[in-house]
Amino acid sequence: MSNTLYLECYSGISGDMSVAALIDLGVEKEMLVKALKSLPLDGYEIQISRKKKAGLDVCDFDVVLDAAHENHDHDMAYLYGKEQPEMHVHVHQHDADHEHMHHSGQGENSACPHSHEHLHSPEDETGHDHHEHVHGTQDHNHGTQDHEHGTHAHTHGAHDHVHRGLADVTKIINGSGLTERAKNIAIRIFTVLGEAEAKAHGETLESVHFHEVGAVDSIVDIAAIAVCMDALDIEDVIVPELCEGKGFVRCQHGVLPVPVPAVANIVTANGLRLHITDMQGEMVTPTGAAFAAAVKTSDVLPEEFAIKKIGIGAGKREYERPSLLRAMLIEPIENTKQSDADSSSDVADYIYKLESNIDDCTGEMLGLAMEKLFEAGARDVSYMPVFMKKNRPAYQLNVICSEKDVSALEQIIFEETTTIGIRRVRMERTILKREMALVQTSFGEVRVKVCDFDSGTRCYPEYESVAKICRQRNLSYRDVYMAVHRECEALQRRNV
Ligand SMILES: O=C([S-])c1cc(C(=O)S)c[n+]([C@@H]2O[C@H](COP(=O)(O)O)[C@@H](O)[C@H]2O)c1
Ligand code: NI
Repeated sequence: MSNTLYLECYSGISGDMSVAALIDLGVEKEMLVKALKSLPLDGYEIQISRKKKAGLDVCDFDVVLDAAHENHDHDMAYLYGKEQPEMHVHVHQHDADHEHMHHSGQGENSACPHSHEHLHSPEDETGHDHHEHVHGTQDHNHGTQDHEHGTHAHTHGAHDHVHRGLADVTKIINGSGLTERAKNIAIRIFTVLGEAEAKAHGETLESVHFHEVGAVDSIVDIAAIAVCMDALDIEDVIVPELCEGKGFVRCQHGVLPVPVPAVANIVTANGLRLHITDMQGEMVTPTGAAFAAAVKTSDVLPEEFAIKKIGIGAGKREYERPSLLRAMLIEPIENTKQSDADSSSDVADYIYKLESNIDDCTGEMLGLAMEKLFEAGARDVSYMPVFMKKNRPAYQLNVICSEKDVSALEQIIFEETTTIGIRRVRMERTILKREMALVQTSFGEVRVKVCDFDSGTRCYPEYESVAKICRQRNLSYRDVYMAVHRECEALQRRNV
C-alpha cells in the first residue's frame, strides 16, 4: 500500500532541505545517484552527508557546482547585500559544522567530520550556465534567441549562464532514465514554478525563462525530490502550513520582498497556507513551495496517527530558527475507542456542545474561526442564522467536541470571535458501533465505515477515499460512491 507523507515546514522549505529529508526517510543512495547521473547535465557533483544542526543528527544534500557553474545561494552576505553583487566575489559561508572532505580531508570545522557520497559529472558541458548571477537591480530583457540546447545563454563579464524555459527543462527530464512516475512529479513541480514565474514577470508558461531554478543545481534538486517520492511510494502528502520569514532577500532580480513573488504566487494559485513568523529572511524558496504545491493532497493531519519513519533535512542558511525540514511517513489511526467499549450494537457515549450567539463579528472572522476549530479537533462546527435581542440578526455558533478538546476550543472561540461568553453542555448520545475497513473494490482499495445495526450491517464509503478516486480518474462522486457501495454489499452477502 502507498505511503502518506507529512511535511512539517516550521522552518520553511527549500529544494535541498526537501531532498535531504526524503533521503533520510530511507531512500537508497546508490539508486538516487544512478538516477541523477542519467540526467543530460554536467558540471556538478552530489554530496549526501550527515551533519549536526541545532545539535541534531540530520541529513544534508548538496549539489556542488564546478568553478564555471559556481553558486552563491548559500552565501548569506550575498543574499542580504553585505557585499556588492556586481563584484562576484565567491565567498562561502558554510554552516559551521559542514566540511568538504573530498577536497582537503579537512573542513572548516574539523571537530565534526562526516563522510560524503559523490557523483562526479563528466567533462564540463558545452553550454555555459551559472546558477546564481546578479544583474544588479536593473531589469533585463532576455529576448527570444535560442542558443545551445535551445536555451537562452548570455554573458556578464567573465560569467556565462543559461536561462532555461519549461520546454528546455522538460526535455532534460524526459531525456533522463528516471521512471515515468518520477518524470511526471518533476515536470509537475516545474510547471507550478513556471506558472508562478510567468505571473510574476508578465509572461506566459511558454515564453517564461527560469532564472535560478532553471540552473543545474535546481534541476538536480527537483529531479532528486521526484526520484525519492517515487522510491518511497508516496501518494498522499499532508502540508498543514509553510512557515516563512520576513524582510528582503537578494537574488538575480535584485532585492525582493519575502515571501518572494514566485513563492507568493505559488501559495495563491495552489491554496497553500502561509504562516509569516518573526524570523528575518527567506525560509520558503520557490523550489520548496513548488514541491509542496505539486504533491499536496491535504492540509489536515488525521486526529491520531502513528509515525512509521522520520526524516530530517538540513537547509544551508543560518537563521535564528534552524533551517530544518522534518518529513514523516504516517499512518492514520481510526478512533475505535467508543466501539470497543461496548459489545452491543449501539453505544452510550458523551459529547460536548459549545454554543454562542454572536451579533458583532464579520463573516471573515467567523470563517477563520471555523477553520481553526476544525484544525484543533472539533468534530463539527456550524453557524445558524438567528434573530436575537434588540432584533439583531446574528449567528449561533455550535461546536461539537470531545471532553479533552473543550478548553482548547473555547480558547479559540474567545480569540477568534467577538463573543464574551460560551454556553457548554455535556450531552448523552447514542452512536452505532462502527469500524473502519479497507475494502478491495474494482477501483482499488477504498476506506469504508462499517456500522452494526440491529437489522444488519451498513457500509458508508469514506468521503476522502472516494473523492481521491474521482480526482484520479475524472469520475463523478455519485457514480464511484454507488459502485463502491454496491460492491461492499455484495461482499457482505457473500460473507454472511
Ligand atoms: O528562479 C526562480 S523561479 C526564482 C524566482 C524568484 C521570484 O520570486 S520571481 C526568486 N528566486 C530566488 O532565487 C533563489 C533560489 O531559489 P530556489 O528555489 O532555486 O532555491 C531564492 O532566493 C529565490 O527567492 C528564484
Ligand atoms: Ni523571477
